[in-house]
Amino acid sequence: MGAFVGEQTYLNYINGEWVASTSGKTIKSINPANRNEIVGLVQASSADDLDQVVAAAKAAAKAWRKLSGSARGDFLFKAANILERRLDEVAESMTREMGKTLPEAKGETARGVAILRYYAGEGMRKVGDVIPSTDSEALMFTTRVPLGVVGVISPWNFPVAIPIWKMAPALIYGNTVVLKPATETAVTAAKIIECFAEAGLPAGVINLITGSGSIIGQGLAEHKDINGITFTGSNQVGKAVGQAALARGAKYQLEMGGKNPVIIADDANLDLAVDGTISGGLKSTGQKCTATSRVIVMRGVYEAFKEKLVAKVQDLKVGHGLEQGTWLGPCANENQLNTVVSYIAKGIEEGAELLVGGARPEQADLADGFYIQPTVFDKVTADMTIAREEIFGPVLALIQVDTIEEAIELANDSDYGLSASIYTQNIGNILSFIQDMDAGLVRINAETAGVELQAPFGGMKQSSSHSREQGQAAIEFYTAIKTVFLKG
Ligand SMILES: NC(=O)C1=CN([C@@H]2O[C@H](COP(=O)(O)OP(=O)(O)OC[C@H]3O[C@@H](n4cnc5c(N)ncnc54)[C@H](O)[C@@H]3O)[C@@H](O)[C@H]2O)C=CC1
Ligand SMILES: O=C(O)CCC(=O)C(=O)O
Repeated sequence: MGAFVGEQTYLNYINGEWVASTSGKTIKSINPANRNEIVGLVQASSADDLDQVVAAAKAAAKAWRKLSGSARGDFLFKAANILERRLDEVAESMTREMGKTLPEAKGETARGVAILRYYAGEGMRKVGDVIPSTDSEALMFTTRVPLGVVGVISPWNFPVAIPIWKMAPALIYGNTVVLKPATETAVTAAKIIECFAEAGLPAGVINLITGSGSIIGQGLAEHKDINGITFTGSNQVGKAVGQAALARGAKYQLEMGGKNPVIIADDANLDLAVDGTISGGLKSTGQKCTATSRVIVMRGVYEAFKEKLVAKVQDLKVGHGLEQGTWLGPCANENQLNTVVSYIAKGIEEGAELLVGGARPEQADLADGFYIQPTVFDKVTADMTIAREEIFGPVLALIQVDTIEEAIELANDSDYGLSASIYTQNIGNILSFIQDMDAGLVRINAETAGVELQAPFGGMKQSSSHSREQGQAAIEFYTAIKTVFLKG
């Protein structure tokens, strides 16, 4: 049996079987481009289901960790090939569930395939160091061991890439996994898990449980048999997850918000800067933790930059993500739309000047979707709510400054520190930015969004739990170091 039964109903995957929740209840995953279209019904799982899924993952942990890294890698290579074969179908499911355009969804699914292959290869790489002992007859070295069972709580904005960049390293380093995806994208998550199931991973090594954040998400964070928990999502929930894990001594990793700045210097290539600001701020309808939100522009180029930016934003086509030519899909859910609308209202109320957008599109064929026009505000000041809080929508706030020093100071005036970029040709500006910008990802003459799977990713300040995901950095979370002292 596959993940899908009867009328669009998707099941949990527990101990190698697709099963319904003991609650007998399901939750709708709807299309944000048309609220009347149900993409699938997913299980509204209960605390009993959670106990079962964690028990299955725990029972499978010992045999899985005993396999060689290369044997575990073979399973990931197989899952990558299957996902690649199903790329179009998975991408379409993503677009229908959360609205991002089909080309973006395809790109993300291809990224999922690449992440799986990258971590499959990690199974053959070194996991420790030899360290000289003070005893000349001893051998001292480090090795690494898996944590045990890892709980993965994932959001809806990257329905393929985020679960995979958490599950693939967890698995390759010898952990078993329980995935709890966001309900908005739980159908896409079921399709990913089908790829692992088809790849033949032993029963219990990878598991899927869907349901509410407060029952299943929080339940995972609090479960005594979950040894590590990795989360991406909102700041508020992330902190609660971290606190629950800390309270029982489990390891945790949190990736949360951003309020990412781009600085446009006087000597910037303005066309490049405009394109990078639009792509970084508005792609995926602004729903990336790395999205550009604050646009800090030096006085000398302010008017010219603004004019070019507004001209291009006005022409962006809002529409259904599956339709060719659409540049910007809907917000992923109604709450998200309401949040964006309320931030736009707040911006106006606090005195920012609306340059473009700011309203829901008027076309009749978009009336049933969670659409909002791409929006640009002028005359934003650092104390305004739209310059301080994460909006997670297609809203850009323009702020004028006189010097690079002022720009970097303003860029750092935030509770967050995930990503930041600067457009400039001046090496002095670039060096100051690299040194002084408090962000986990700093990009020069490139947009704030778009992380590379082989490089560490994570934020400073309140953007993350100060850990890093992806690339070889992932080993730090998914394993514990053991120092071995050996003497004959
Ligand atoms: N950093 C990022 O990539 C993301 C940031 N966000 C931010 O969060 C805001 C709200 O979006 P939401 O979807 O409501 O995010 P959220 O933080 O509520 O959801 C993320 C994940 O956490 C789960 N969850 C919810 N409540 C939980 C709880 N009490 N304990 C454990 N897990 C729980 C959800 O089911 C989902 O799987 C957005 O407007 C945006 O600002 C949202 C998604 C991704
Ligand atoms: O910019 C990217 O590619 C990744 C963004 C991300 O990790 C997120 O929005 O959660």
